[in-house]
Amino acid sequence: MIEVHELTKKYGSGDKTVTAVDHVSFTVRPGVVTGFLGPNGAGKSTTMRSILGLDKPTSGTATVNGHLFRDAPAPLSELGALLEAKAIDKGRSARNHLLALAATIGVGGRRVDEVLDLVGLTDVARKRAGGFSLGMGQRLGIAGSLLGDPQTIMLDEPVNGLDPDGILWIRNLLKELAAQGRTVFVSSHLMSEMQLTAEHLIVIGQGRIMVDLPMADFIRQSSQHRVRVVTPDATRLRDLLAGPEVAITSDDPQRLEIEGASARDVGILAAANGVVLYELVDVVPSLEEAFMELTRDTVSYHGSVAQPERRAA
Ligand SMILES: Nc1ncnc2c1ncn2[C@@H]1O[C@H](COP(=O)(O)OP(=O)(O)OP(=O)(O)O)[C@@H](O)[C@H]1O
Repeated sequence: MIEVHELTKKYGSGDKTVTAVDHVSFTVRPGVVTGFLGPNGAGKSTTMRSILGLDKPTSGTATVNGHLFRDAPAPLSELGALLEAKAIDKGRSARNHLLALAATIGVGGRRVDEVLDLVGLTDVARKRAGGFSLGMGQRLGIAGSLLGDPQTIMLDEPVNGLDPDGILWIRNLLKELAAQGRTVFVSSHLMSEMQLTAEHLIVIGQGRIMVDLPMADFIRQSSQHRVRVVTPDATRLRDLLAGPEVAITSDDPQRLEIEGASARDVGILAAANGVVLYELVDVVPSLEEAFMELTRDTVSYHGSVAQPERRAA
């Protein structure tokens, strides 16, 4: 479990002070993947670095299993982290790199082989890590974070630059680790990926927490939720649905997009009035749509989230 309480981190001093994280509080619980979402510069890395004790908070606390990470008796068994592509000795083989890391935490070669297998690097374990692709390097970094069999895993932008296979692999790995009852905390600015991976969502913007909700609840509460109907009786159905809570748009004589009524309501009303439906679809908004709605009024923030999503090639 990760607990962040009233965390504030300022860099610099005087006129040049930057408040990277501003009174941030949240809890990351075991058993689900928690996604940490925010645009570039929102404060994700600073928060994660503070959890690891790499940045000293200006005020507030960040604890892992109830204590500061640096006070943990066996830190790497408690929290495995991958913050950015780690500096590795490029001349070393993947296995030797992990063996060196393992030695620092009193873990043996058997565990090294286990994590190599877990991340799918067994076949290249004796190859020079310097020749690894970005995806293989990322797998090696994750192998390192799992060496101590940690209860909590924290990864900063792990899918950046990965190909679709690598992205799918990380998604499944994170879900599996969570299903084993571990605490999994993962940051990203790729919303479509986050929607597929995380069950819980924490959104940070300009150093402040904007959302801390189960993913499904956040998406459900968006007003972008609508019902699409295709019917030869569109005009009649439109009249039947009319009401102060209901907004209807149409870009085709037979199609209606309805906000303010559920698919169930529409289906029941249509059946009760003998309106034939060719199609009745609950249109669930994407995380991106829900997120854009949330940030619509935050002008300076809006500028940075309105960028098209960067997708891995
Ligand atoms: N060492 C530092 N010195 C000065 N300012 C910093 C430092 N580290 C981060 N910042 C600033 O703090 C803010 C938050 O940065 P942070 O790296 O935590 O954001 P982020 O959400 O991780 O963004 P990214 O996705 O770009 O990594 C930014 O304005 C950044 O420029």
